[in-house]
Amino acid sequence: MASTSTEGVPVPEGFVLHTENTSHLLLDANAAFLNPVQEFNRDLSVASIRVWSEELNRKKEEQWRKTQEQKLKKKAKEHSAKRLKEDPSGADTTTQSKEAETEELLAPSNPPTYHPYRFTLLEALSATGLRSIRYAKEIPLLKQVVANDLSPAAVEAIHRNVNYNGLGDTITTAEDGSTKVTPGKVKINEGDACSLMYQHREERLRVDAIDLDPYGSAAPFIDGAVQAVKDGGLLCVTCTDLSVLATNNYPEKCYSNYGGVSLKAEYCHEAALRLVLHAIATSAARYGRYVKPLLSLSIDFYLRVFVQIDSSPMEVKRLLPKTSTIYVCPSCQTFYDQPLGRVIEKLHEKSGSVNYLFKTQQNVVPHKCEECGTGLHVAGPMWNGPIHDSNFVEKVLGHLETNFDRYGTATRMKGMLTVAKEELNTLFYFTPATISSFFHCQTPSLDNIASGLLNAGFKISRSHAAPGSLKTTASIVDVHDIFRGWIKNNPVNLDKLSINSPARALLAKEPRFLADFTRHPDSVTSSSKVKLVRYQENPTSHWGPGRKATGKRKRSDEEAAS
Ligand SMILES: C[S@@+](CC[C@H](N)C(=O)[O-])C[C@H]1O[C@@H](n2cnc3c(N)ncnc32)[C@H](O)[C@@H]1O
Ligand SMILES: [Zn+2]
Repeated sequence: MASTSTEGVPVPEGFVLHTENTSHLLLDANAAFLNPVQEFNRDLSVASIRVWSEELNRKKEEQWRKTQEQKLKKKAKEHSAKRLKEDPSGADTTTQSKEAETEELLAPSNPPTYHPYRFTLLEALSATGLRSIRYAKEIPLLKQVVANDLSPAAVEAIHRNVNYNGLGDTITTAEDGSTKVTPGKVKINEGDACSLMYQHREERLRVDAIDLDPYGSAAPFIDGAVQAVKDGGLLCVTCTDLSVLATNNYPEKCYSNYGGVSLKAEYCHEAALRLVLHAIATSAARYGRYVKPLLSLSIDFYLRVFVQIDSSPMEVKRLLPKTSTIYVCPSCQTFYDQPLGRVIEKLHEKSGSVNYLFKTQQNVVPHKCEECGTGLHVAGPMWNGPIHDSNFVEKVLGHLETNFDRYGTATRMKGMLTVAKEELNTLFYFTPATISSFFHCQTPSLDNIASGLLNAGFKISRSHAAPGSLKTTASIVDVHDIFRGWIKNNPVNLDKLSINSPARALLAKEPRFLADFTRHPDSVTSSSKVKLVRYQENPTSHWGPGRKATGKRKRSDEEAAS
């Protein structure tokens, strides 16, 4: 028997209703298409795209007002010139009426109105259509979203769900019997994501935003996506292949997918984000385009990045110094950052303009780890620039503050975004527990290490990518010196260390300064009070990356509904 949804719309026989936020899904045996744990990803995406679209509209409105002002000024100028030509002495009109005429031209009593910019979005891999449906319902400035999938079974599900949510095309019949189709907010397409995006390469056919949320790697879709987004547009990318991106088990695969080699260290999740940003930035650069990361998060079993894309030959050149190879010590995880190039700014005395020269970079990396003497492993190249835009993150947080009830995962969103907003723009993070394991010492508290770094004049922040982690402007050698200072008061029992242990080499070095662990007032920031939830709580049977849909009905309808 058909049951009834919360809104009174009957649920057809053989389906179960799944509700996420504003949107309802009719699930059948293809429930594998839906990963409820990705609600956080979808919530975050709704909020980020909404804020980005409002910002885009604000910029468009600002530009529109400027253009209007210029147009009015031009009109008033032309009007005065015409009058002067017709009546050079100005004898036949009073000064007052002349002024009123010009005033009316400059500030018309019936001024043109600005129509908010409504944007287009392409969801290249849509599965059930849930994401597109939520975007259509929850982002006011969205004009149209294209929900695309390769699988006929998925497209069937998208049709069902779009109609169930009242977002399909509406057909009206006129008195003369003719029919008119009004397109719904969600346009459905069955096809290959890349083919579809390549159809939008031409400048006039580009879309404002693209969402890539595949199973596994987004790498095959990046080239199409960076070309199909308008200037000032947004690209949202999920990658779930962390076994490739955040371990060094498959360096060859990481290199062929992302053009960089992954690394094995506790900061592997930030490196994974930087590898994905590298792949997007280098793909975009091929077409004279550059990326500005707005928000890049490592969450549960996946990564999600939001980048803005624009065209600029000069910014494309700047990608070289924003790219680094990283050398990692496999024993103590000390890393050395080797940028691929540098930029020299030269002021042209006469014109006052600045010339930029791009040069190769000298090798800054020693042959072996200077901390423990172990040979180094090569990782990257990867993006070394900022991974978030703190102004953007602040705006998303502001939106969340006033719309807290709209998001099922609002508390987690607030935590992640608060930490991301404050994150220092430095490479990588560490946790006191891991560094202590290399020194074989007692683990100091986060506050102790934070205070030690702050008292030595360095800045600190947390990293969203690991609970209990710190980022700092200090080098890893400075961090080690803080630990050496800690060990002076909390000695390590050397008897337990083998003669070849890298810990002996770490402990043998004298610190270059004596750490001061007096509690520093800034050791507790708003983000350090956040209890990061690295993994979403209450994992369900759908926990983890989804599996590929086969399009075949694997279970009976009764089983699916149970
Ligand atoms: C992880 S699911 C998408 C989940 C969805 N974005 C959401 O938030 O619920 C990935 C989808 O990509 C589709 N897919 C895989 N390869 C594709 C391709 N080359 N073109 C279009 N769709 C593809 C699969 O059929 C599957 O439905
Ligand atoms: Zn080392």
